Amino acid sequence: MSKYVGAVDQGTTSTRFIIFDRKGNIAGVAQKEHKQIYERPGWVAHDPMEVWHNTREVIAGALAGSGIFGADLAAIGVTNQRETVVVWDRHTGRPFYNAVVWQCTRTDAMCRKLIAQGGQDRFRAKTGLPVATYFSGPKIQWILENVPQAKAAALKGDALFGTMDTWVIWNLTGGPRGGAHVTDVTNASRTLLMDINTLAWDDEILGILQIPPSGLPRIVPSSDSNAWGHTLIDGPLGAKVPVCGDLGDQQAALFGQACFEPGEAKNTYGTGCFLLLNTGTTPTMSTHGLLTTLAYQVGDEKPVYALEGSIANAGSLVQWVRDNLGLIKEAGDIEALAAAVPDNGGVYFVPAFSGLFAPYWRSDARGVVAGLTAYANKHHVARAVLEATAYQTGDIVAAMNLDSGVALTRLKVDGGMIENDLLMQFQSDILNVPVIRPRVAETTALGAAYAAGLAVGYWSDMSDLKANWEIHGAWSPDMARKDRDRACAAWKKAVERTLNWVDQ
Ligand SMILES: Nc1ncnc2c1ncn2[C@@H]1O[C@H](COP(=O)(O)OP(=O)(O)O)[C@@H](O)[C@H]1O
Ligand SMILES: O=P(O)(O)OC[C@H](O)CO
Repeated sequence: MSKYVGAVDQGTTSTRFIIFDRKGNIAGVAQKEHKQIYERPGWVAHDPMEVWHNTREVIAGALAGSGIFGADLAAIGVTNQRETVVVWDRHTGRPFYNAVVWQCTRTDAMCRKLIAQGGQDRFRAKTGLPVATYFSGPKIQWILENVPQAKAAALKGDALFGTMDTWVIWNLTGGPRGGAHVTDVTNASRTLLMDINTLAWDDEILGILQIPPSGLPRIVPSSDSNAWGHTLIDGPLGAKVPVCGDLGDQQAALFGQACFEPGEAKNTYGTGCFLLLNTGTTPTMSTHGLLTTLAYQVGDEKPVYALEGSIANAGSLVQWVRDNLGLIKEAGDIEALAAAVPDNGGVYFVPAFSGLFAPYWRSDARGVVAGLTAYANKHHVARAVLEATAYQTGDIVAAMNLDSGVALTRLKVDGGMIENDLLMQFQSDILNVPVIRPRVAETTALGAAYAAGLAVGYWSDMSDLKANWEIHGAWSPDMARKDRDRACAAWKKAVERTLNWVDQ
């Protein structure tokens, strides 16, 4: 019986490979960052070959560092930054262009045209999503319209399209030598191309965006006992291991946090911030600016849906304070800077660097620091920076309550920013519910490992996974209602100041 399960976590800034045991403990890990390519303001790209080489390296590194052999792994799962797309040559495996990243706004004009023709919610009933630069479909369309070789290959059926899960799985399972061309339902639900009711690509939308279906991957369950392919003996694992788990990273975190019951939610605090609420086996449509998305599908069971609130800038604002203002040396230093004052001194920071995501979806918004007086200092600004993440999360929770009727009783949290006690306490104060941190905080990779391990019987069912989830820390609300109401009202005024900034 194999002793471990492995997961590739292909994120926005880095790629990790983590090896888990049956309890969900980490037995081996390696991580490598890749370049962020900024060709123009608002554009973000990655080099897909660099990402694939890093994937190979971290797999080999985690195995070597832990003394575990590829043959000791029962299965491999993949999780990934969602919406980011690659278009490549099925014969050579060479990408025709850089990966266009989820944060990239290069499709702004295309999206505005789509909105002008049919409204921002023209595809919402089918896809659960508004038209926005965030999603994959227009990014594929952009590559096909702007890279002549990609277009020519697509017309001949020689081009393959995919999100990062698809790119990694195809390469892991052989690439041009018969690699599996698949994506799971959660990743497909972020493309603006899949009908979330039928779980099939939608011909009408493909026609409007002029995307040839021949290049699209097969849509599969997130955990699939029919493995899509195997790693190669001459690959980084040095063994034939089934690849049978695939989830977008935010859905993987929901799975890794064992949010299997309707009404359970998690928030992941990383570069951005993503709050997902399990809403059960029928999609809940949002009328308050949230996304309806696939949460997961296990084998041939009914798919489970989620409502999602996506925040574009959370930890990235802390990085900005570090890199662009030079107020801190490391992200973690922000806590001491902020803790030097008892409150924000009336300062509010809305990081609408490339517009606002949920629940506003305003590409014309830009960042503001509001409420400045001569009294304010760098400590108040640092506090406002941390509070921005908590307030944005508060906006999402309020929208979720209106859309689903669910009043959260607690929030499970994960991601890099949860190291910050001041932020987590403030989050609990603003939401007025306990905020809970699990024992294994690497929930994203864990979720993908769970999906793969379930598929091969390494874990027998979801109750095994639930049993692994344990509380490691908690923050309880400690703010008077009138203070919370006053603070949230000031935040709302600051958000209004960001709107209508860019002339469109
Ligand atoms: N102690 C901290 N306080 C505030 N922000 C932090 C802290 N530690 C890390 N961060 C922020 O968290 C982010 C990294 O978290 P991570 O979950 O690794 O993100 P991602 O998976 O999106 O790359 C960075 O943007 C960083 O600025
Ligand atoms: O790679 P992360 O953790 O920044 O996550 C990115 C999200 O999946 C974007 O939707």
